[in-house]
Amino acid sequence: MRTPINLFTINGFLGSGKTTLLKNVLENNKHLKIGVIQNEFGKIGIDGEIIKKDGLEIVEVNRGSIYCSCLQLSFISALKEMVEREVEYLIVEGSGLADPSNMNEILDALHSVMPNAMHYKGSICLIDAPQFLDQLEEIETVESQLIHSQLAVINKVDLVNTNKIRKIKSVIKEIKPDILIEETTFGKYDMEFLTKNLVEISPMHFGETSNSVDNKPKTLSMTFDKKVDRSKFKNFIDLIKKDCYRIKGFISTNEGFTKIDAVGPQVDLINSEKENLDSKVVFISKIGPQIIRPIFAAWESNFDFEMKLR
Ligand SMILES: Nc1nc2c(ncn2[C@@H]2O[C@H](COP(=O)(O)OP(=O)(O)OP(=O)(O)O)[C@@H](O)[C@H]2O)c(=O)[nH]1
Repeated sequence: MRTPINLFTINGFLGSGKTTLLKNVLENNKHLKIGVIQNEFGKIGIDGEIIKKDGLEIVEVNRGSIYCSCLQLSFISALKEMVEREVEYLIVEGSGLADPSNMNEILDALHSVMPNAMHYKGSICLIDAPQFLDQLEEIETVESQLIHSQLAVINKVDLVNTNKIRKIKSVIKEIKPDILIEETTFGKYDMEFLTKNLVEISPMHFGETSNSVDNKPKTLSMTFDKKVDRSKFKNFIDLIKKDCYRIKGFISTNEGFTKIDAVGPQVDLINSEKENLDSKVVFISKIGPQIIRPIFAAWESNFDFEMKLR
């Protein structure tokens, strides 16, 4: 009989640093056969491009949350596919808006089609140190992600002071007293967690997911085929970032191929290791479809050529 695959999930709100941590896990464990399932709300996947490397076993499940009934079958198929690819470890990166409360239901469904194929070891929840306390007030999913995790990794500690970290830790402990807590910057985290059975330390909770077709946030994808001026693109993002939970993508600019990442007020435009991809940017709207008008207005005030938004 085949040894069960060690299954971990990574959760955490949009932009908290899930892909950054995952990239480190893959780079520091090249000797292990690790498979990845990546889940994004947009039609176009961006995170897959960031971690893709020759030989990496990766399946992307996009256009919604893997915990929503609308994508559960695709999620189970992706899990089955990883069993067929014979990976030793499987890491599932949930979308930043994913509510993993029903993970037990998914494991039961998998177990009924492939008994003992996977051993669920637990969920790691990335905490965005500068944004977490506000996010917790505004968005229910942030608390669900925490309750249904066994290890909380407070990320971006370079952007906050020690008082804030202390406060974050005490709020986390109030919500989930038995959770393990670690701190990090840029997802540089001790990879020892891969050897642990986290659900033994802090047991799983069961519940219903809030992810449904009806409350799916509006996601838009923008493409264009000309080089843009990088500072003008930054102006464009500054005009619309307040209406978006998250903006991310790759763009071709006068200063080279660039990765764009906006989370709350923070906007990062950095040279990309990846090159020659098409320019594509994903927006996750805070204001539903009404975001379309401000995006076009901000674009037209900075650029004199057309882009496509769908
Ligand atoms: N200053 C700072 N920035 C960070 C840190 N970790 C990640 N970032 C940046 O935060 C942005 C979001 O990081 P990601 O790893 O893409 O976050 P994510 O949770 O995968 O995002 P989604 O998949 O959109 O939910 C990127 O620009 C990262 O470079 C950190 O510790 N400090």
